[in-house]
Amino acid sequence: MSIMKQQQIPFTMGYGVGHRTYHTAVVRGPITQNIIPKTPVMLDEALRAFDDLIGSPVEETPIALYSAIAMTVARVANRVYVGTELCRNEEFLRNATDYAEAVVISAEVLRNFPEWMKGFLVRLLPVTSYRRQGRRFLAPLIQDRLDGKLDANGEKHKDLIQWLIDAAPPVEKTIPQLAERVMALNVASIHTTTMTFTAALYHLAAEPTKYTLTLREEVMANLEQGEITATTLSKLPKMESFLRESGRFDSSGLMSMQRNARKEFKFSDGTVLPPGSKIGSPSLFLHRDPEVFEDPEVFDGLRFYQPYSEPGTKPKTMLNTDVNFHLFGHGRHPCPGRFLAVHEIKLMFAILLLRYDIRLKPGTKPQPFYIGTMSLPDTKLEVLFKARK
Ligand code: HEM
Repeated sequence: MSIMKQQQIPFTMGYGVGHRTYHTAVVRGPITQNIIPKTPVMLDEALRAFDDLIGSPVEETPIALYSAIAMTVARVANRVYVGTELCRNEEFLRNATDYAEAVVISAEVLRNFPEWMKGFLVRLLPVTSYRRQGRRFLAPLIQDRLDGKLDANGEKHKDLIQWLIDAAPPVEKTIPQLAERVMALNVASIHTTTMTFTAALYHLAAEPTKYTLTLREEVMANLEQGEITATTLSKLPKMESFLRESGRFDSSGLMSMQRNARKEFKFSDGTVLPPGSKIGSPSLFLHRDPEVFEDPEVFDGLRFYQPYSEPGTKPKTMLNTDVNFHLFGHGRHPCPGRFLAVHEIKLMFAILLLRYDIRLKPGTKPQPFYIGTMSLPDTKLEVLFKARK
């Protein structure tokens, strides 16, 4: 599979992560199964993060959106992965977010060298020191678990470290290997979720009068005893539409789902890929196909909206991959973390709608940028936040 090659995973994230991919089963299994039970702690962490990062500005105040969301996503995900102590440790979070960037950059460098040199070279790149740092933070927690330490109720811990230990083959049940795996799942989670959510928020900030009230009212109508719960998040068809539309509109790289043909491959229509060929899906064209989408170049937040009460309808959400929606891939190996990612995004979105009015600074607009085949959202833009009374 090409993501291995593209990110040079055995070198940048560790041999085990590259060659023994049991973490995918952990994402599909315990991580996904625990999304609903973990919603209250995710909510608690997101509220605390927004208190710390945005606060309650009485006047409109500029906030660097990408970094505020990245830090919140890192906190919320790590509350589930490693618990309260580390998820609020700024140094650990900074290291985890910087590690993700270092993986991409190191992969760019390593791809230019022959295989036999990469193991040596990678030791000189920052990615190795980020990984070592991550291990330093995680080692005491992992050691406790390997020693069989239980939680305050005398039960097995319910977090990523424990789920990994339960699923790991014997050779992987060591501190360095487990730490590598936690760090790798941070790489898979943080910037992906941040980019996706930030892109959606820019649309809200660009057209606040069009969308804020309607999305806010939907959340308010579904609160339970004044609180956002997992049930609230399951009843937001307008928000679902808005997020799917942003996934369609903004996930506009030239090539997603990249694959390498290791041997000759024949498609059912007779097309043959010779060994060594690279292919990918042209998401920009699929997501903006005028045969499929009316006015594809226009962002229409309610494009996919259908009330859940309409009989016989099952509106497509961000979670439904299809031929013209490749944000999470499509086919046999769609992203297994998408259920967690979308839940986190909806949770953060609901909180922000209830707490703040958000708009672009007059005269500014996000400038997406492009690296190779990837399209990335603006990571520097400041957006105006004002606390609601
Ligand atoms: C909005 C956020 C996310 C986006 C847009 C995203 C997107 C993707 C894409 C496009 C793929 C490759 C699919 C393919 O090539 O067919 C992928 C794979 C993967 N993602 Fe995500 N992802 C996100 C969040 C997450 C999270 C939160 C996790 C972990 C909890 C995660 C774990 C993974 C893993 C383990 C794979 C590799 C799966 C395999 O090899 O079969 N992702 N993701």
